[in-house]
Amino acid sequence: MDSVIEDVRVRKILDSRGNPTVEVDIITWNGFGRAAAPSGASTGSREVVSFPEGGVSQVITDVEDLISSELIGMAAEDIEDIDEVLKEIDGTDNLSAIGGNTTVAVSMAAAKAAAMSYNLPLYNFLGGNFIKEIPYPLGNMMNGGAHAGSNAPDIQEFLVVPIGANDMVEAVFANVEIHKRLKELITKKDPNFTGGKGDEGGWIPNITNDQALEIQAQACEEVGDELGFIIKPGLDMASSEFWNSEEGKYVYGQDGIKRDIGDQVDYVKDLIDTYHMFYVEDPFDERDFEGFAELTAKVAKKCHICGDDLFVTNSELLAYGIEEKAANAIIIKPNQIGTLTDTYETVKLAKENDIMPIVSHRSGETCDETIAHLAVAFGAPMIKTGAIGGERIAKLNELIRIEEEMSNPRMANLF
Ligand SMILES: O=C(O)[C@@H](CO)OP(=O)(O)O
Ligand SMILES: [Mg+2]
Repeated sequence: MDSVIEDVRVRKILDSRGNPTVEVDIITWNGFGRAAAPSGASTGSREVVSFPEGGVSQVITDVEDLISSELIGMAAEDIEDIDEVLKEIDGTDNLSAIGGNTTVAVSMAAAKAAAMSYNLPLYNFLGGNFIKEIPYPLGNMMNGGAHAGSNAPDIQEFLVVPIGANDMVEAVFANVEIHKRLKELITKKDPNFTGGKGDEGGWIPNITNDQALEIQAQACEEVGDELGFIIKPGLDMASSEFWNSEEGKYVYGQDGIKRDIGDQVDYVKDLIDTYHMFYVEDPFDERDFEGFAELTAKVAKKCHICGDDLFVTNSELLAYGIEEKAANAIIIKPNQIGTLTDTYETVKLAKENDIMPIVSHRSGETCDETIAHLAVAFGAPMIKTGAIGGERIAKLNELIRIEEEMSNPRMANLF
């Protein structure tokens, strides 16, 4: 066993919103792994708890020693055993004692240390040698909702995916071309636009949802024509954020419109038809499996209906969603469930049931590049990780390097 753990170090670092998060180093006798945990703003209510009550500081004062005393001497490659030990140390169902962000950073750092101990890149160590597919980048172009200020659209994320790109370099540069084009198109609608950006680097326009949808589609067409391949629009509606359970309505504050569940089904279906949406995430509240199922039945052939807050990377919720035929795609965020083992469990279940797994960043990120490797190792056809900004390009540029390193890489199959 080359990967025996000799030391575990936990430190407090900054995330992209300026909030504290944890970074973990795991040292083996001939390897080293470092990973940091991200944080969400529009979190699902059934995610594991990010940090114990005392926050990151408590992790440093109380938890670091507990973890290192258990992990030192274990093999970093025994990821399942490490994850089990972390859950035992925590002892709760939702990781609230030591925090899911703590466990996920340890879990990912251990996997990276194991990979280095065997002199392999992480994607190869976890995924094996037959892994050849590069995920398409689902890039964030404009921000609203919880990732922006007031006056922005209610829809949280206006996304694009360059489904016709031939390689990763072509794909990421197509996305930034759209990002640039959108700045021009926003300025035409709002001459006072200052170029402000949201948490994930998308523009924050002071325009209505409909206006944003229009220019998103226009930018995809124009840039797609110029580059000579198809770029499709997508959305993360993050609908739980504007669902009013007392009224039983989705409240679109920017447009001054309220929609009940039936109206919401019709509205989203209409958006998919009108704008040829390739992807719609969380079109309903996180508890509304029925609304999801109704929409999925209507549009699954042409659009990926994806559950993020709905499933929170939890295999039990996904199993229920499969029974209910709620969605045909799932967002995979390791810190929603707290360990790599549980993340993989959910990915496996998704793939066995033809549900597309999409590995994703959080709105609060660090320059950690681990999810780029996870997306490749898990065979995820898409990765959602922004388009610009240091903490976003850390993942995209890593995918460019991975593609260069592979012997016969090919873009993933999206259909
Ligand atoms: O809703 C989402 O999908 C994410 C990332 O884009 O946001 P957050 O990390 O705030 O949950
Ligand atoms: Mg989401």
